[in-house]
Amino acid sequence: MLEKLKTSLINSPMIKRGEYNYFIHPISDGVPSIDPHMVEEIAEYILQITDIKKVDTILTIEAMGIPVANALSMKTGIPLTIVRKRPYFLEGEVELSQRTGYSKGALYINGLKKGDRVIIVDDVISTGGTLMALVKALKTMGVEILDVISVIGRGNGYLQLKELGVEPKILVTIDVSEKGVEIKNVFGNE
Ligand SMILES: O=P(O)(O)OC[C@H]1O[C@H](OP(=O)(O)OP(=O)(O)O)[C@H](O)[C@@H]1O
Ligand code: HPA
Repeated sequence: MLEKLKTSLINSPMIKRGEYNYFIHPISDGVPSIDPHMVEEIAEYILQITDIKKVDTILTIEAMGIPVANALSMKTGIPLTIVRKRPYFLEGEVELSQRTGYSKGALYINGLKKGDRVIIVDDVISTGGTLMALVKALKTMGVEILDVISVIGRGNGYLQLKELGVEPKILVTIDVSEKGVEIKNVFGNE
């Protein structure tokens, strides 16, 4: 189960971004190259754990949510919507603030309306800052969130989402220390 993902995570290098232990992995960084078989493995797994039939659009966040979300879109024929890091000034554009463990900036939602049913797919959840801001904005817009799926999870940041009534599905939970990456859990194995 998710063997390619788990093996590659264990072998991920780690760098410091300030105080933050940042692991480098193809799915979260595009570095080194992304193995399409690993993306396929992840997309297949996600399709087993979410009710894709009800979904109007697969929602992801620039940049590194895109490879997996796009694979899901290609496999299902369901459109892909990307939350961008730059504005387009279109009518109805919604701006939100993103803060991670090592960066902050703005995100912009376009192309969604009240009543749309989405799943959110992202590569990593860490502090939870990005998904908290996105989920809050979508709720204000009246967008229905059917599932929140993160390929990789680290730390307790995901717990904050429960306060918003969202229980993210995290495929592989890891611990990142000075020594490197350790696998803590695989979704479905709890
Ligand atoms: O839970 P958090 O602490 O908010 O971290 C998770 C976010 O960090 C990464 O995005 P980043 O802004 O680094 O952009 P990238 O996808 O362009 O690398 C990742 O893709 C998530 O969106
Ligand atoms: O440690 C990390 N590595 C890659 N992407 C990330 N997004 C949040 N934390 C990380």
